[in-house]
Amino acid sequence: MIAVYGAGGIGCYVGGRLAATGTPVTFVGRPRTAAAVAAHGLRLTDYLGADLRVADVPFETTPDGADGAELVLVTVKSAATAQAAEELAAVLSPGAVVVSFQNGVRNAEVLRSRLPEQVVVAGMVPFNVLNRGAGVFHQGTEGKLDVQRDPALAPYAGSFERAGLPLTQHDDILPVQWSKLLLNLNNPINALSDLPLREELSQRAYRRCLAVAQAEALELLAAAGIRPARLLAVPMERFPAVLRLPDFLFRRLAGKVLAVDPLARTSMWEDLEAARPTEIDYLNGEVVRLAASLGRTAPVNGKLVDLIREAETDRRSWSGPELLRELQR
Ligand SMILES: NC(=O)C1=CN([C@@H]2O[C@H](COP(=O)(O)OP(=O)(O)OC[C@H]3O[C@@H](n4cnc5c(N)ncnc54)[C@H](OP(=O)(O)O)[C@@H]3O)[C@@H](O)[C@H]2O)C=CC1
Ligand SMILES: CC(C)(CO)C(=O)C(=O)O
Repeated sequence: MIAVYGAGGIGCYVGGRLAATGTPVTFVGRPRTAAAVAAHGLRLTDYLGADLRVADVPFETTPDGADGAELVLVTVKSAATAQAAEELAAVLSPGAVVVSFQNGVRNAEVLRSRLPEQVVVAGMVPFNVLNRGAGVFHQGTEGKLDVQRDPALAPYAGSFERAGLPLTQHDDILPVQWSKLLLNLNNPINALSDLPLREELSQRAYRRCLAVAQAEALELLAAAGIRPARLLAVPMERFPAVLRLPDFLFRRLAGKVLAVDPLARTSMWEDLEAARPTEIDYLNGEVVRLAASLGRTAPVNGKLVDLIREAETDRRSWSGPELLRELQR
Protein backbone atom coordinates (compact mmCIF):
# COMPACT_ATOMS: atom_id res chain seq x y z
CA MET A 1 0.00 0.00 0.00
CA ILE A 2 1.11 3.56 -0.73
CA ALA A 3 0.33 6.24 1.85
CA VAL A 4 0.23 9.96 1.14
CA TYR A 5 1.25 11.74 4.34
CA GLY A 6 -0.05 15.32 4.43
CA ALA A 7 -2.85 15.06 1.89
CA GLY A 8 -3.35 18.66 0.75
CA GLY A 9 -2.73 20.11 -2.72
CA ILE A 10 0.22 17.99 -3.89
CA GLY A 11 -0.69 14.89 -1.86
CA CYS A 12 -4.30 14.67 -3.04
CA TYR A 13 -3.27 15.34 -6.64
CA VAL A 14 -0.33 12.91 -6.90
CA GLY A 15 -2.02 10.28 -4.72
CA GLY A 16 -5.27 10.77 -6.62
CA ARG A 17 -3.55 10.22 -9.97
CA LEU A 18 -2.08 6.95 -8.63
CA ALA A 19 -5.43 5.82 -7.18
CA ALA A 20 -7.23 6.67 -10.43
CA THR A 21 -5.15 4.05 -12.25
CA GLY A 22 -5.79 1.30 -9.70
CA THR A 23 -2.85 1.67 -7.29
CA PRO A 24 -4.02 1.26 -3.67
CA VAL A 25 -3.44 4.59 -1.91
CA THR A 26 -4.39 5.70 1.60
CA PHE A 27 -4.49 9.43 2.23
CA VAL A 28 -3.52 10.80 5.65
CA GLY A 29 -4.46 14.40 6.28
CA ARG A 30 -6.62 16.84 8.15
CA PRO A 31 -10.32 16.46 8.99
CA ARG A 32 -11.22 19.47 6.79
CA THR A 33 -9.74 17.77 3.72
CA ALA A 34 -11.23 14.41 4.72
CA ALA A 35 -14.66 16.05 4.99
CA ALA A 36 -14.37 17.70 1.55
CA VAL A 37 -13.30 14.42 -0.06
CA ALA A 38 -16.03 12.45 1.78
CA ALA A 39 -18.68 14.93 0.66
CA HIS A 40 -17.59 15.42 -2.95
CA GLY A 41 -15.10 12.65 -3.80
CA LEU A 42 -11.73 13.52 -5.27
CA ARG A 43 -11.72 15.34 -8.60
CA LEU A 44 -8.49 16.04 -10.49
CA THR A 45 -8.39 18.53 -13.32
CA ASP A 46 -5.49 19.94 -15.30
CA TYR A 47 -4.39 22.73 -17.64
CA LEU A 48 -4.95 20.46 -20.66
CA GLY A 49 -8.62 19.91 -19.78
CA ALA A 50 -8.32 16.51 -18.06
CA ASP A 51 -11.10 15.83 -15.55
CA LEU A 52 -10.73 12.67 -13.44
CA ARG A 53 -12.98 11.52 -10.62
CA VAL A 54 -11.69 9.13 -7.97
CA ALA A 55 -14.32 7.30 -5.93
CA ASP A 56 -14.01 5.54 -2.54
CA VAL A 57 -10.89 7.32 -1.39
CA PRO A 58 -9.52 5.92 1.91
CA PHE A 59 -8.79 9.09 3.89
CA GLU A 60 -7.48 8.86 7.47
CA THR A 61 -6.89 11.68 9.91
CA THR A 62 -4.48 9.99 12.34
CA PRO A 63 -0.93 8.69 11.79
CA ASP A 64 -2.05 5.01 11.95
CA GLY A 65 -3.44 5.62 8.47
CA ALA A 66 0.16 5.04 7.28
CA ASP A 67 0.53 1.83 9.33
CA GLY A 68 1.84 -0.94 7.09
CA ALA A 69 2.59 1.34 4.13
CA GLU A 70 5.46 0.14 1.95
CA LEU A 71 5.84 3.53 0.26
CA VAL A 72 5.03 6.89 1.86
CA LEU A 73 4.84 10.13 -0.10
CA VAL A 74 5.46 12.99 2.32
CA THR A 75 3.64 16.11 1.16
CA VAL A 76 3.35 18.25 4.28
CA LYS A 77 4.72 21.80 4.20
CA SER A 78 8.37 22.05 5.29
CA ALA A 79 7.64 23.36 8.80
CA ALA A 80 5.55 20.24 9.47
CA THR A 81 8.20 17.73 8.31
CA ALA A 82 9.80 17.06 11.71
CA GLN A 83 6.42 16.34 13.31
CA ALA A 84 5.38 14.11 10.40
CA ALA A 85 8.68 12.21 10.72
CA GLU A 86 8.07 11.56 14.44
CA GLU A 87 4.59 10.26 13.66
CA LEU A 88 5.83 8.06 10.82
CA ALA A 89 8.63 6.63 12.99
CA ALA A 90 5.95 5.22 15.29
CA VAL A 91 3.99 3.41 12.55
CA LEU A 92 6.35 2.43 9.70
CA SER A 93 8.16 -0.90 9.44
CA PRO A 94 11.92 -0.97 8.90
CA GLY A 95 12.70 -0.87 5.19
CA ALA A 96 9.62 1.17 4.23
CA VAL A 97 10.41 3.72 1.52
CA VAL A 98 9.67 7.38 2.23
CA VAL A 99 9.79 9.97 -0.57
CA SER A 100 9.76 13.69 0.20
CA PHE A 101 7.77 15.47 -2.51
CA GLN A 102 8.34 18.88 -0.96
CA ASN A 103 10.00 22.14 -1.92
CA GLY A 104 13.23 23.26 -0.28
CA VAL A 105 16.52 21.39 0.01
CA ARG A 106 16.51 19.90 3.50
CA ASN A 107 13.26 18.00 4.07
CA ALA A 108 14.74 14.60 3.17
CA GLU A 109 17.53 15.25 5.68
CA VAL A 110 14.99 16.01 8.42
CA LEU A 111 13.05 12.83 7.59
CA ARG A 112 16.24 10.73 7.45
CA SER A 113 17.38 11.90 10.87
CA ARG A 114 14.17 10.59 12.45
CA LEU A 115 13.65 7.53 10.24
CA PRO A 116 17.03 5.74 10.35
CA GLU A 117 15.49 2.31 9.63
CA GLN A 118 13.56 3.44 6.55
CA VAL A 119 14.82 4.37 3.09
CA VAL A 120 14.32 8.12 2.64
CA VAL A 121 14.49 9.52 -0.89
CA ALA A 122 14.38 13.19 -1.91
CA GLY A 123 11.95 14.14 -4.67
CA MET A 124 10.75 17.25 -6.44
CA VAL A 125 7.39 18.28 -7.89
CA PRO A 126 7.88 20.77 -10.72
CA PHE A 127 4.22 21.56 -11.38
CA ASN A 128 1.63 23.71 -9.63
CA VAL A 129 -1.48 22.34 -7.93
CA LEU A 130 -4.30 24.53 -6.73
CA ASN A 131 -6.76 23.27 -4.12
CA ARG A 132 -10.01 24.64 -5.54
CA GLY A 133 -12.14 23.37 -2.64
CA ALA A 134 -14.93 20.77 -2.66
CA GLY A 135 -12.39 17.99 -3.34
CA VAL A 136 -11.14 19.56 -6.61
CA PHE A 137 -7.36 19.72 -7.19
CA HIS A 138 -6.10 21.41 -10.34
CA GLN A 139 -2.68 20.96 -11.99
CA GLY A 140 -1.96 24.37 -13.47
CA THR A 141 1.46 23.88 -15.10
CA GLU A 142 3.27 21.06 -16.90
CA GLY A 143 5.73 18.57 -15.47
CA LYS A 144 6.16 15.03 -14.12
CA LEU A 145 8.06 13.98 -10.98
CA ASP A 146 11.79 14.05 -10.14
CA VAL A 147 13.52 11.82 -7.58
CA GLN A 148 16.95 10.80 -6.37
CA ARG A 149 17.92 7.55 -8.14
CA ASP A 150 17.35 4.68 -5.71
CA PRO A 151 16.81 0.96 -6.32
CA ALA A 152 14.14 0.96 -3.59
CA LEU A 153 11.86 2.86 -6.01
CA ALA A 154 11.96 0.16 -8.70
CA PRO A 155 8.78 -1.69 -7.54
CA TYR A 156 6.76 1.54 -7.81
CA ALA A 157 8.05 3.02 -11.07
CA GLY A 158 5.33 1.28 -13.10
CA SER A 159 2.52 2.71 -10.95
CA PHE A 160 3.79 6.26 -11.45
CA GLU A 161 4.22 5.60 -15.16
CA ARG A 162 0.62 4.32 -15.48
CA ALA A 163 -0.63 7.36 -13.55
CA GLY A 164 0.95 9.62 -16.18
CA LEU A 165 3.45 10.95 -13.63
CA PRO A 166 6.64 8.99 -14.40
CA LEU A 167 9.59 9.35 -12.04
CA THR A 168 12.67 10.94 -13.59
CA GLN A 169 15.56 9.55 -11.53
CA HIS A 170 18.64 11.73 -10.98
CA ASP A 171 22.08 10.58 -9.80
CA ASP A 172 22.19 13.73 -7.68
CA ILE A 173 18.90 15.44 -6.90
CA LEU A 174 20.44 18.34 -4.95
CA PRO A 175 21.22 20.53 -8.01
CA VAL A 176 17.62 19.85 -9.17
CA GLN A 177 16.26 20.89 -5.78
CA TRP A 178 18.34 24.08 -5.83
CA SER A 179 17.02 24.94 -9.29
CA LYS A 180 13.47 24.44 -8.06
CA LEU A 181 14.34 26.65 -5.09
CA LEU A 182 15.56 29.35 -7.49
CA LEU A 183 12.12 29.22 -9.14
CA ASN A 184 10.43 29.21 -5.73
CA LEU A 185 12.16 32.52 -4.89
CA ASN A 186 9.17 33.85 -6.79
CA ASN A 187 6.75 32.42 -4.19
CA PRO A 188 6.93 35.45 -1.85
CA ILE A 189 6.80 37.87 -4.81
CA ASN A 190 3.70 36.13 -6.13
CA ALA A 191 2.13 36.01 -2.67
CA LEU A 192 2.84 39.72 -2.06
CA SER A 193 1.48 40.66 -5.51
CA ASP A 194 -1.81 38.89 -4.70
CA LEU A 195 -2.06 38.04 -8.43
CA PRO A 196 -2.26 34.78 -10.39
CA LEU A 197 1.20 33.68 -11.58
CA ARG A 198 0.49 34.53 -15.21
CA GLU A 199 -0.51 38.11 -14.43
CA GLU A 200 2.36 38.59 -12.01
CA LEU A 201 5.01 37.26 -14.42
CA SER A 202 3.57 39.33 -17.27
CA GLN A 203 4.71 42.47 -15.43
CA ARG A 204 8.36 43.41 -15.81
CA ALA A 205 8.61 45.06 -12.38
CA TYR A 206 7.68 41.78 -10.60
CA ARG A 207 10.04 39.86 -12.89
CA ARG A 208 12.82 42.29 -11.96
CA CYS A 209 12.12 41.54 -8.28
CA LEU A 210 12.60 37.84 -9.03
CA ALA A 211 15.70 38.60 -11.10
CA VAL A 212 17.44 40.37 -8.21
CA ALA A 213 16.52 37.58 -5.78
CA GLN A 214 17.77 34.90 -8.19
CA ALA A 215 20.95 36.80 -9.11
CA GLU A 216 21.80 37.07 -5.41
CA ALA A 217 21.18 33.34 -4.89
CA LEU A 218 23.10 32.32 -8.02
CA GLU A 219 26.18 34.22 -6.88
CA LEU A 220 26.07 32.47 -3.52
CA LEU A 221 25.55 29.05 -5.12
CA ALA A 222 28.57 29.65 -7.35
CA ALA A 223 30.62 30.64 -4.30
CA ALA A 224 29.48 27.45 -2.56
CA GLY A 225 30.40 25.32 -5.61
CA ILE A 226 26.77 24.27 -6.30
CA ARG A 227 25.81 24.23 -9.98
CA PRO A 228 22.00 24.33 -10.33
CA ALA A 229 20.57 21.77 -12.78
CA ARG A 230 18.96 22.87 -16.01
CA LEU A 231 15.18 22.47 -15.59
CA LEU A 232 13.88 24.53 -18.51
CA ALA A 233 15.12 25.60 -21.96
CA VAL A 234 17.37 28.31 -20.50
CA PRO A 235 20.16 27.47 -17.99
CA MET A 236 19.34 28.80 -14.51
CA GLU A 237 22.33 31.18 -14.66
CA ARG A 238 20.65 33.06 -17.54
CA PHE A 239 17.24 33.41 -15.88
CA PRO A 240 17.82 36.85 -14.32
CA ALA A 241 18.76 38.35 -17.71
CA VAL A 242 15.67 36.85 -19.37
CA LEU A 243 13.40 38.03 -16.53
CA ARG A 244 14.69 41.60 -16.90
CA LEU A 245 13.67 41.81 -20.58
CA PRO A 246 10.97 44.33 -21.53
CA ASP A 247 7.48 42.77 -21.66
CA PHE A 248 7.28 42.47 -25.46
CA LEU A 249 10.67 40.70 -25.71
CA PHE A 250 9.94 38.49 -22.69
CA ARG A 251 6.66 37.43 -24.32
CA ARG A 252 8.48 36.63 -27.55
CA LEU A 253 11.43 34.75 -26.01
CA ALA A 254 9.88 33.18 -22.91
CA GLY A 255 6.22 33.02 -23.90
CA LYS A 256 6.09 29.44 -22.54
CA VAL A 257 6.55 30.76 -19.00
CA LEU A 258 3.36 32.78 -19.45
CA ALA A 259 1.49 29.79 -20.87
CA VAL A 260 0.58 28.83 -17.29
CA ASP A 261 -3.02 28.26 -16.37
CA PRO A 262 -4.76 31.56 -15.52
CA LEU A 263 -5.79 30.01 -12.16
CA ALA A 264 -2.28 29.03 -11.06
CA ARG A 265 -0.86 30.72 -7.96
CA THR A 266 2.01 29.71 -5.69
CA SER A 267 1.64 27.55 -2.60
CA MET A 268 2.83 30.56 -0.55
CA TRP A 269 -0.10 32.63 -1.81
CA GLU A 270 -2.39 29.78 -0.71
CA ASP A 271 -0.77 29.80 2.75
CA LEU A 272 -1.26 33.56 3.20
CA GLU A 273 -4.81 33.26 1.94
CA ALA A 274 -5.55 30.53 4.50
CA ALA A 275 -3.67 32.45 7.26
CA ARG A 276 -1.22 29.54 7.64
CA PRO A 277 2.52 29.92 8.33
CA THR A 278 4.44 29.97 5.05
CA GLU A 279 7.56 28.10 3.86
CA ILE A 280 9.55 31.33 3.55
CA ASP A 281 12.28 30.10 5.95
CA TYR A 282 12.89 27.07 3.72
CA LEU A 283 12.97 28.98 0.42
CA ASN A 284 14.36 32.54 0.52
CA GLY A 285 15.45 31.81 4.11
CA GLU A 286 17.63 29.00 2.75
CA VAL A 287 19.49 31.57 0.62
CA VAL A 288 20.02 33.73 3.71
CA ARG A 289 21.41 30.65 5.52
CA LEU A 290 23.69 29.80 2.59
CA ALA A 291 25.02 33.38 2.64
CA ALA A 292 25.69 33.17 6.39
CA SER A 293 27.55 29.87 5.93
CA LEU A 294 29.86 31.70 3.48
CA GLY A 295 30.32 34.69 5.79
CA ARG A 296 28.19 36.82 3.43
CA THR A 297 24.72 38.36 3.43
CA ALA A 298 21.67 38.05 1.17
CA PRO A 299 19.85 41.37 1.62
CA VAL A 300 17.25 40.89 -1.14
CA ASN A 301 16.14 37.44 -0.02
CA GLY A 302 16.38 38.60 3.59
CA LYS A 303 14.00 41.46 2.80
CA LEU A 304 11.56 39.04 1.14
CA VAL A 305 11.67 36.89 4.30
CA ASP A 306 10.85 39.99 6.39
CA LEU A 307 8.00 41.10 4.11
CA ILE A 308 6.38 37.65 4.24
CA ARG A 309 6.79 37.55 8.03
CA GLU A 310 4.90 40.86 8.14
CA ALA A 311 2.28 39.59 5.69
CA GLU A 312 1.69 36.49 7.85
CA THR A 313 0.15 38.78 10.46
CA ASP A 314 -0.73 41.93 8.51
CA ARG A 315 -1.43 41.29 4.85
CA ARG A 316 -1.38 43.84 2.04
CA SER A 317 -0.73 43.64 -1.69
CA TRP A 318 2.34 45.20 -3.35
CA SER A 319 2.54 46.63 -6.85
CA GLY A 320 5.61 45.59 -8.86
CA PRO A 321 7.37 49.00 -8.82
CA GLU A 322 6.70 49.40 -5.10
CA LEU A 323 8.13 45.96 -4.27
CA LEU A 324 11.16 46.50 -6.52
CA ARG A 325 11.94 49.81 -4.76
CA GLU A 326 11.69 48.07 -1.40
CA LEU A 327 14.06 45.27 -2.50
CA GLN A 328 16.60 47.72 -3.94
CA ARG A 329 16.72 49.99 -0.90
N1 LIG B 1 0.96 23.53 -4.18
C1 LIG B 1 1.85 23.54 -5.16
O1 LIG B 1 1.56 23.98 -6.28
C2 LIG B 1 3.21 22.99 -4.97
C3 LIG B 1 3.69 22.65 -3.71
N2 LIG B 1 4.93 22.09 -3.60
C4 LIG B 1 5.46 21.72 -2.29
O2 LIG B 1 4.79 20.53 -1.85
C5 LIG B 1 4.69 20.51 -0.43
C6 LIG B 1 3.21 20.39 -0.07
O3 LIG B 1 2.54 21.56 -0.51
P1 LIG B 1 0.96 21.65 -0.63
O4 LIG B 1 0.42 20.36 -1.05
O5 LIG B 1 0.67 22.87 -1.41
O6 LIG B 1 0.60 21.87 0.92
P2 LIG B 1 -0.85 21.80 1.61
O7 LIG B 1 -0.79 22.71 2.78
O8 LIG B 1 -1.91 22.00 0.59
O9 LIG B 1 -0.94 20.30 2.08
C7 LIG B 1 -0.30 19.76 3.21
C8 LIG B 1 -1.37 19.16 4.09
O10 LIG B 1 -0.74 18.35 5.09
C9 LIG B 1 -1.41 18.58 6.33
N3 LIG B 1 -0.53 18.15 7.42
C10 LIG B 1 0.48 18.83 8.02
N4 LIG B 1 1.05 18.06 8.97
C11 LIG B 1 0.38 16.90 8.97
C12 LIG B 1 0.49 15.72 9.75
N5 LIG B 1 1.42 15.59 10.70
N6 LIG B 1 -0.38 14.71 9.51
C13 LIG B 1 -1.34 14.82 8.56
N7 LIG B 1 -1.50 15.92 7.79
C14 LIG B 1 -0.63 16.95 8.00
C15 LIG B 1 -1.67 20.06 6.27
O11 LIG B 1 -2.60 20.46 7.26
P3 LIG B 1 -2.38 21.87 8.06
O12 LIG B 1 -2.44 22.94 7.04
O13 LIG B 1 -3.50 21.85 9.04
O14 LIG B 1 -1.03 21.77 8.71
C16 LIG B 1 -2.19 20.21 4.84
O15 LIG B 1 -3.54 19.88 4.77
C17 LIG B 1 5.32 21.83 0.05
O16 LIG B 1 6.67 21.64 0.38
C18 LIG B 1 5.21 22.74 -1.19
O17 LIG B 1 6.16 23.75 -1.23
C19 LIG B 1 5.69 21.76 -4.68
C20 LIG B 1 5.25 22.06 -5.94
C21 LIG B 1 4.03 22.78 -6.18
C1 LIG C 1 5.15 25.09 -8.95
C2 LIG C 1 5.51 26.31 -8.12
C3 LIG C 1 6.84 26.86 -8.60
C4 LIG C 1 4.56 27.39 -8.41
O1 LIG C 1 3.29 27.01 -8.14
C5 LIG C 1 5.62 25.88 -6.69
O2 LIG C 1 6.49 25.09 -6.41
C6 LIG C 1 4.83 26.41 -5.55
O3 LIG C 1 3.77 27.00 -5.75
O4 LIG C 1 5.28 26.21 -4.41
